[in-house]
Amino acid sequence: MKGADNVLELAPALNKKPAKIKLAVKDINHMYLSSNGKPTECLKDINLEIEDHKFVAIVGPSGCGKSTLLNIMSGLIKPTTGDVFIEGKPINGIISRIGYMSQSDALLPWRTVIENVALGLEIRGITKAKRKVIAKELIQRAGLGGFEESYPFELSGGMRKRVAVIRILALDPEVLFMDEPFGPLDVFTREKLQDDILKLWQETKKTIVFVTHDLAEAITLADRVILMTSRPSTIKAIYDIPLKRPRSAVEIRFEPRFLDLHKLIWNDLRDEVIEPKGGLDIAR
Ligand SMILES: Nc1ncnc2c1ncn2[C@@H]1O[C@H](COP(=O)(O)OP(=O)(O)OP(=O)(O)O)[C@@H](O)[C@H]1O
Repeated sequence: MKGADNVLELAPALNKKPAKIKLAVKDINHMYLSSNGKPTECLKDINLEIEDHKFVAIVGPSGCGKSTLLNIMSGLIKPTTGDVFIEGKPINGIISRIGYMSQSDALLPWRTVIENVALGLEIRGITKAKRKVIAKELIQRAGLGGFEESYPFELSGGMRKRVAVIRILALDPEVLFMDEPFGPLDVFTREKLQDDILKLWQETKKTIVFVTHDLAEAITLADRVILMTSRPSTIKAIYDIPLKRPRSAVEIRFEPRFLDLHKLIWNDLRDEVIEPKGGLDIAR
């Protein structure tokens, strides 16, 4: 009888489908050669699997290779050795299933908001009427209604970031790579944009890989935080962030579990970010 009970207890676990691996990084090593021919060993033995629909944040000390890893994962640069796979297929170069947002918003100053948002669709050959409909809807959803005909210089920093995000979303990528997208903004604008990203993930459940130097931002947004060591950079630890969703960027920071996670990861991060000169290089 006890055996039968055990079978019943196990049944839900057995029936549960294993999570689909969206991205796999296998045996990545990366070396840069400086202009004088001196090598910089950047990434060492990186292996990583990212499940579909997960939000993953990468943190680590400045200059450890976070952007390099993101650029390799998104196909922007080829690693010295190793491979990246999307659903088991190797990524060689830039593919349309992937969206990438860099530290700068990269809006075209001579184009209006709606023209910027529609840019990728235009490159893909979508008709003018259709791109207008898609761009307008995204602009409304981003709370930018009324600014369709404005130029980037007429927008605040936060608004520009929102335009940059929806320009990528217009192409409906399966995986979104974001490299410190909110870096230079003030704390209130960052929190607002973090809420936008939380909402975006809640609505679309896209796989997101997000690089940040801000540990609190990583815990606020992610399901999983990857901690990298200083150079040559390896993966030091991976933490699950079991905070319930939907989340609020402002509220979540007062939750005791958030503070516990922050303390736990910060303790591991501290050794990596204290530079020989003694300077701290990460936002707590
Ligand atoms: N194109 C390049 N040529 C030579 N060296 C490079 C190049 N790009 C990056 N590096 C070096 O590789 C290392 C990792 O750089 P990377 O930008 O990936 O780090 P990061 O962790 O994203 O840094 P940060 O947090 O400061 O943005 C640094 O030492 C950097 O100087």
